[in-house]
Amino acid sequence: MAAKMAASMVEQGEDAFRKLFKFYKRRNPPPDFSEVIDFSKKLGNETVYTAELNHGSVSDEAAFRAGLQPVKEWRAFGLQGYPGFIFISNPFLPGSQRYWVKQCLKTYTQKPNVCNLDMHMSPAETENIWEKSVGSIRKKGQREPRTLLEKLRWVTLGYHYNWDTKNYSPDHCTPFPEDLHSLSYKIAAACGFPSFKAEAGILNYYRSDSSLGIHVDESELDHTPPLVSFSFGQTAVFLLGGTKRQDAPTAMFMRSGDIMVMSGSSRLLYHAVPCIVPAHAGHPLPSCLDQRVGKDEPDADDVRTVCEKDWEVCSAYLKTSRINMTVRQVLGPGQTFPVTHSHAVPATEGSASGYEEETQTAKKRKSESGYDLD
Ligand SMILES: O=C(O)CCC(=O)C(=O)O
Ligand SMILES: [Fe+2]
Repeated sequence: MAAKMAASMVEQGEDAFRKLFKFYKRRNPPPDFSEVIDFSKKLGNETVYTAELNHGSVSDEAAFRAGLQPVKEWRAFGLQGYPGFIFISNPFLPGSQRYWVKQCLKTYTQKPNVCNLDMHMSPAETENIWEKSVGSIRKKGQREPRTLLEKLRWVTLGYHYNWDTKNYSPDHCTPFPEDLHSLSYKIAAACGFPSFKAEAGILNYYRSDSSLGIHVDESELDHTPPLVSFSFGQTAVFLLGGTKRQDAPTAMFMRSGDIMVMSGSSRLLYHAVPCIVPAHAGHPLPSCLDQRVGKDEPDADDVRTVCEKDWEVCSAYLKTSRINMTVRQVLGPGQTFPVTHSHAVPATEGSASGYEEETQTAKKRKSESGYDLD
């Protein structure tokens, strides 16, 4: 019944994206997820096809060092009607997602990276977010005040995205993490982009009631390189739309370990995350996160084990959260930022930015919470 409703809303055409976004965002009663593509299952769906990857571009050893299975083992898919869109269903080795989760919570939250808490707190207050939160997360009682980790909504890396002007600046750039560059580079190479350079990253931290508004990622100066997106923790519904904001989107689950590559004509498509899917009672964490790195792996150091003490905090956090990392190349080969004058009005002011019209207050809130990530 509800699935029929989803279909008929799309047929009406008029702002089909907004309607489906609301449909999946609804909580009571919960939406019918039966039309959502699930790449983790055997697919008999005519809109999904197997994507060919470049097996020779990443050696098995290089994949192993990033905590990935050999490329020939990856389950990668394309979607009919979305050329350049590639969905890789959890290619991580058992246990190795833990490393990336720990990086997002413990390492990438450190200075000089920037986070939403910096918008209204002093640098001293937002230093060591992990250390300031772990005690309370470990012994979480109902009435404890929310920790900084629980208030975290976004972190930016490399060229720091400016949520107000909606652009990047050469004046606000810090070193991009080497390990994440290496991981993203391998994914991009396997998808046919061997010269990908990770220059900017936006990490989004979702609580169980968070959503991410309809938008296009167009602030990067060159749109030829792909956008590489990684998900960890709770499952989300991801909506992939068209080149127009109203175009009806396709809904798919993004589960822990899944990777999405938006390239070619899919690079500039509208997309959104309307909801985090409630976890199954009794199984608060996806089973792939329960796995530890196999003891008989030849070189355990390289697959980056996370100590049990750290994992205890990460797993408590992830029981009600999802983390997404999107990695972007900002400049094309040899490209530089255009020269701007300090008195000039920012180029994006008043332009079609891909985001909804905002009031000043909403804008302020967005700079604190990301792309309408509430
Ligand atoms: O959380 C996601 O899956 C999407 C994130 C996203 O679209 C973005 O950061 O631009
Ligand atoms: Fe995006």
